[in-house]
Amino acid sequence: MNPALIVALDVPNLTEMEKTLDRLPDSIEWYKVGLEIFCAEGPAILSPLKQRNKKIFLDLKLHDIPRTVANAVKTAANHGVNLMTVHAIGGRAMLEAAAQAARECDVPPKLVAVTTLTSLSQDDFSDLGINRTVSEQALALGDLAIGSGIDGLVTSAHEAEALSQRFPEALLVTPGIRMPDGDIGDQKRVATPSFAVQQGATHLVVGRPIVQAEQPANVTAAIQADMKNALS
Ligand SMILES: O=c1ccn([C@@H]2O[C@H](COP(=O)(O)O)[C@@H](O)[C@H]2O)c(=O)[nH]1
Repeated sequence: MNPALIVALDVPNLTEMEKTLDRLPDSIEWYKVGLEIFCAEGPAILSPLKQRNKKIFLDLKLHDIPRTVANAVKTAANHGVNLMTVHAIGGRAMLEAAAQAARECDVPPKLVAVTTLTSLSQDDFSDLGINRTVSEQALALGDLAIGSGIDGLVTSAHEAEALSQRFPEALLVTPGIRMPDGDIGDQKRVATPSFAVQQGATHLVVGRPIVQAEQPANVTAAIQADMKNALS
């Protein structure tokens, strides 16, 4: 499977989302709906993407008691979501409930568990009381999530190689993607598209570098070319 580019639709409302979609090439198959636009527009925001035959990654990073998360997974699946996030730190019972709920759906969405947000670095771990390295944490939470029946992991590209070796069947979704000269903003663990592909990422998430670009189609083409380079 060739790795997929997912564009994160981090825009404030439906009008801005439609403008963004109109400026991007049809070759983009996947879009990510996150907290910003979902809180603004609710599940209705998914319809225009379905109408354009796009695959939907609903990134709400579910983290709650098992029953609440399981019911949210089922409700989202009814809206035609293809991929969703849960937080691995929700624990085994929550992850198992989410995986079971997905399996019970008529069209089961794939679930991916966030290991460590790409906006965190090793320096943040002491504040959180975590005594592992970022890589150790990714592997430990990977064991927990994949062992609980979750389909894949969200991680930075820097942990992807170790995770792809440990979980060769898992989806590996990597945000924090930047071209070499790109502004990293609030991200801390960033990598280029080609590096992410080389490390075994199956899905690369890109938001601001595309959505806020003056020429989003050109930036998309450059990112797609860099991904392809890594495969050749
Ligand atoms: O660890 C994570 C998990 C999710 N994200 C999401 O990905 C995009 C990245 O946006 P950029 O503008 O390319 O930085 C954003 O929607 C995050 O919510 C992440 O960055 N890191």
